[in-house]
Parts: sequence; C-alpha cells; structure tokens
Amino acid sequence: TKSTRPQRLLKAVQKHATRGDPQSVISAIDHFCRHSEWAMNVGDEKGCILDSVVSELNPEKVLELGTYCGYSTVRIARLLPPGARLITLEFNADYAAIARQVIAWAGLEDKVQLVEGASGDWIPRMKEHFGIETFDFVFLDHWKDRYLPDTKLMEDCGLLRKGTVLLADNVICPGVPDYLEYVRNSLSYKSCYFKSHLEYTKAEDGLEKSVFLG
Ligand SMILES: Nc1ncnc2c1ncn2CCOCCNC(=O)c1cc(-c2ccc(F)cc2)cc(O)c1O
Ligand SMILES: [Mg+2]
Repeated sequence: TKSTRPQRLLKAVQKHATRGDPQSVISAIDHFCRHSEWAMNVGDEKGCILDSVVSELNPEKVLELGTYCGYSTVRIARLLPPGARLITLEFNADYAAIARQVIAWAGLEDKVQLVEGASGDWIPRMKEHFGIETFDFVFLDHWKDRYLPDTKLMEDCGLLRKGTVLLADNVICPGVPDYLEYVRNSLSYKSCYFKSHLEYTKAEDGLEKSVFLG
C-alpha cells in the first residue's frame, strides 16, 4: 500500500540525518519539504524566529499544541537547558507515531513527552496528570480554530503566569483572526507580530508573540 507523506518524511530523516544530531534532523526535513514534498512544519524561516524566542526565554516548562512530525518539537527541545521539559500534544495517532521516531532520531526523547489526544481534553488535566504548575512557553500550531478557546482554557486552568510567552504559528496563513483580535486587544497580553513567510513558500505568514501579564 502507498506510504504517507509523514512516513516519507521520516525515511528522509533516517537516510540523511545523523542519529543524535538535532540540527541534521532539522536540515533533512527542510530539504525534503523544499525539494521533495511540501509539509506543514513551521519551517526554517519561521523556525529561526522560534529559535530566538526560545533562546531568549530559556524556558523550563514548555507546551506545544500540534506536534505533526515533530519538526518544531526538535527545534525547541534542542535549545532547552538540562532538566527542562517539553510536553507536546498531537491529536492524530499516525502523526504521533512518526513524531516519536523523529524526536528519538534527534536524541531528544528524554526532554520531550508526546501525548496523543485533543488539546481541549488534555489542557484541564495538565496539573494533576503531569504535575505542572504553570508553563513558561507555549507554542500554538494546531487546529487554527482551537487557538483562542485553548488560550482561554489555559487562563482558566491557571496554567499561565505573569511573563508566560505564547507564540502562535500561521496567524496570517491559514490565519487565526479571532485569536489575533483577542491577544492584541486584551489588557492581559502584550503582543507583537513577526512577519515571515508560509513554510517553504513566498506567501506571507507570521508568528504572533504574546506575553501574559497576569
Ligand atoms: N492536540 C491537538 N488538539 C487539537 N487539534 C490538533 C491537535 N494536534 C493536531 N491537531 C490537528 C491539526 O494539526 C495540524 C494543524 N496545522 C495546520 O493545519 C497547518 C496548516 C498549514 C497550511 C495548510 C495548507 C495551506 F495551503 C496553507 C497552510 C500550515 C501550517 O503551518 C499549519 O500548522
Ligand atoms: Mg503551523
């Protein structure tokens, strides 16, 4: 039977990347997506912006909503200090299976906990199930119509603290208008836009960085 795109992406990683070398995994995925098949990873251009936000913050507790094949998981986890933890939620079991293998190939499995399920179901269980008090950094890259309800849910569950940084992918393409309107107008957030391009294309896209003010 025909392979899936995530399976072909994993094959490219296993063929071209060096085990335990996260940068080679990132480069192998970017090469595959640029020269073989487009895939919805955050990509290299927005990925550099993601890197700079993470490096500046040095977060201990990270939440990623939407793992897909684990590309941004690897980008973030490779920059985390020893002892820091990244929890990543993926709804699609097939994507999750591929992501686990990509994360393992990068040698980052000790820093990452991949959880299969819907963000709306798992966010209320973060404290009791993972012993998380609050998150330092949240990367939003899942269903675009879940960004706003899940942000409000994280607020209501007390998972955000003064200074928690939310970084949202795809705020232009596919777009998250309700989320943007909220974080840009709420007195509880200081928000700014990083203009970029949709991964591996010339179309405009960008990342919105929003600091929770408590
Ligand atoms: N734990 C969870 N809870 C809830 N939902 C969850 C979940 N885990 C996953 N999901 C489901 C959704 O996951 C994938 C979401 N990402 C995208 O859809 C996406 C699409 C494009 C795109 C596509 C086509 C174009 F033409 C132009 C742009 C680009 C991107 O960068 C994207 O990120
Ligand atoms: Mg995205």
